[in-house]
Amino acid sequence: QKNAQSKYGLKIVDDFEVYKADVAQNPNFELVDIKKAIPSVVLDIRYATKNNFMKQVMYKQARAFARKPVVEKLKLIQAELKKKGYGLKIYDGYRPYAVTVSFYEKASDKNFVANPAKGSKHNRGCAVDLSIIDLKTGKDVPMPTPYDSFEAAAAAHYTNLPPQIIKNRDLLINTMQANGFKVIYNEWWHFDFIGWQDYPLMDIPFEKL
Ligand SMILES: C[C@@H](N)C(=O)N[C@H](C)C(=O)O
Ligand SMILES: [Zn+2]
Repeated sequence: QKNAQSKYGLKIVDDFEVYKADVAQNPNFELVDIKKAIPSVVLDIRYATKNNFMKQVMYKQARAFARKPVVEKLKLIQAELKKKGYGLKIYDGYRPYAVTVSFYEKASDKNFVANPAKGSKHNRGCAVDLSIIDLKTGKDVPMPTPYDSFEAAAAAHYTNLPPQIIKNRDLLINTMQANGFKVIYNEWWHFDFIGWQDYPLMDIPFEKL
């Protein structure tokens, strides 16, 4: 099989046929289009615009994908949030490995981007960057910082914040963590799917999926 090896020595699936064969063997490997599976989610794919920390377009398509079991969990989360008048806004899901390499090379603060020597859980289709909106107004629920802000206040358990902001952030974190995800230390918006180790790193662009 034609798997590439990154310059960091990692095994990366970058051949669409290899990916298809993996999915045929294990349907959980499928990278599912989140908006197609859960039409009520709102997408704000900043990496398909210049409105991101790289200040350049990183994705040719404004789409978000994740492995099948990840999307099944997101569906449950969306239903749970709906009962409280909220819905998910998704900034990013699966991220091709080459994008992680570019992030790492350009990022001013490497604490906010995955090291390509290990790869990102996004490259495995097992991480999501997201927030919540108020379903009545359609507006963002206020959070400690904007998405991808490299500030101390972006930390998942940062405390020097107004009580309502902490309540909003903790609603997101608690809902995600009760449904199979784990927030990362530096970023209130980034959640790793528990079980990510079972999924390979990938470098297939959205256009091929
Ligand atoms: C770049 C940011 N949105 C992000 O996803 N950071 C984590 C650490 C990652 O790159 O996996
Ligand atoms: Zn992330």
